[in-house]
Amino acid sequence: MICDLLLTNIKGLVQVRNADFTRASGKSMAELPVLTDAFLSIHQSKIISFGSMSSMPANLKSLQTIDCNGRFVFPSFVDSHTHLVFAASREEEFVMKINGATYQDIAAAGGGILNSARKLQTLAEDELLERSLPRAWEIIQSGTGAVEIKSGYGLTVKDEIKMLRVAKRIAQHTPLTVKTTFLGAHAVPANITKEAYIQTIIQEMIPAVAEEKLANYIDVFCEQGFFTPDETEKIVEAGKAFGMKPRLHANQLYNSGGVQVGVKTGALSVDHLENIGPEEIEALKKSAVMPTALPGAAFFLNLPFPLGRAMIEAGLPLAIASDYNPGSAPSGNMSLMMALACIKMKLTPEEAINAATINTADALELSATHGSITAGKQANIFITKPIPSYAFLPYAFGSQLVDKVILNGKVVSEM
Ligand SMILES: N=CN[C@@H](CCC(=O)O)C(=O)O
Ligand SMILES: [Zn+2]
Repeated sequence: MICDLLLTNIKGLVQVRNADFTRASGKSMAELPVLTDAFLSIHQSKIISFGSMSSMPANLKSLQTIDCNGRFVFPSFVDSHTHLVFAASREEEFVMKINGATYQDIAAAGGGILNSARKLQTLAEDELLERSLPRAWEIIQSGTGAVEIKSGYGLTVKDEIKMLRVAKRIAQHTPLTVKTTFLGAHAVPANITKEAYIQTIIQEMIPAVAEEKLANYIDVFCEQGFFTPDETEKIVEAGKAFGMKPRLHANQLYNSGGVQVGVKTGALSVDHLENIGPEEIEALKKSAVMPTALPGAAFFLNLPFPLGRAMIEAGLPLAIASDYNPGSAPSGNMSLMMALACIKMKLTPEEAINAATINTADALELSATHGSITAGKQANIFITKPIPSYAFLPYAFGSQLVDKVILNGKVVSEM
C-alpha cells in the first residue's frame, strides 16, 4: 500500500467523523471526536485512511512522512463569511471609533462601506488581486482551507463584477477552496436613490453576475439604514431566479427582521446576530438556516455578542466565521474567532471547533469535501505546534499555533 503523504504519531486527530455527519446542533455541539496517538494517510489530494498508530498497516509506505509527535491535527477551518477582496484598510475610522463614533456615525459621514467602494472603484482588476492575495495567504497560514468571499465594495455593475472576478481568481492563485457571494445590496451609493439602486441590482447586476457565473450565493445587508426586510426579500428572490441561494447579513446593529426574512426565503445562513431575542431563536428552530456568529465584528465594533449559548441550548446549530473586512473585522484568524466565541459567547472549545469546521462547511455546502477528518474528503488539514491539548488553540488567544498547512494533499505553508 503506497500513499503520497503519511502523518504519524499524531497526539490528537481532531474532528474525526463519518461521511454522513454534516452538522452539529444543540447537545451534539459539545461532542468532538478525537483519536489519540494516530496516523493519517493522504493520496492524490484526499484523506485515504487514519486510525491509531497501533493499527497502522505494516505495509503502508509513503513518499513523504511527517512525524507529528506532540502535535494535534485539525481539519482546515472553513470560513463561511468574509469580504477579503478590498482595496485598502480603514485605520482612519478605527481612530474615529476610539474617539466615540459609532458604525452608523461613520457611515453617515461618508465613511464605512462607501469609503471602501470609492477606494476600490479606482483600482484595475489586477491591482485589486495583487492587494487581496496577501490576505488569502495570511488566512491559509492561520489554518483556513475554504473561504466564502463577498462582493459589495463595488456598488456599480462593473465594479461588482471586478470584485467577483478577483474573488474567483484567488482560487486559481492559491490552494484555497473559494465560494463567492454577490452582495451588491451592501449599501446605497451616494449618487442614486435607493429605489433606483435596487432596480440596478435586480435588472443589471444580478443578470450580469449570473451570465459570467461569478457568484454561488446572494447576500443583502438587511439592516436599519441599509435594506429593509421587504427590500431584502425582493433582491433575494431576484437572485434565486438566477440560481443564487441566499445568505444574509442579519440583526447586526438592530433587531431589524433579517432573521425572519432569512427563514422565509430559505437562506443557507443568517450571519451576525448581535441583536436577536427569543422570537428570532424560535424562528430559527423552525428552519434549516445555519445561524452564524461573527465574533470578530462584535468585538471590533463593541456590539453585544450573539447569544451563542442560548442558541445552542435551544437545540440550534451554530457556525462561527471571521467576517474579515476593513471596516468591522480586520482579521481572518479563525483561532482568534474561536477564542472570542469561547470567552464572550461561552462556547466550550468543542463547540467552537465544531462551529468553525463542520458547521461552516455545511453553511457553504462543502460538507462532502471539507470540515472534518473523513476518509474520501479533501486532504485539507493543519498540524499545530506542540501543544498540551486541542483546547489550547482557543485558549492561547493571539498565539500562532498553526505550524504546517496541508491543502489538497500538499504542504503549502510551514512556519
Ligand atoms: N455589515 C456589513 N458589512 C460588513 C462591514 C462592512 C464594512 O464596514 O466595510 C460586516 O459584515 O460587518
Ligand atoms: Zn459581513
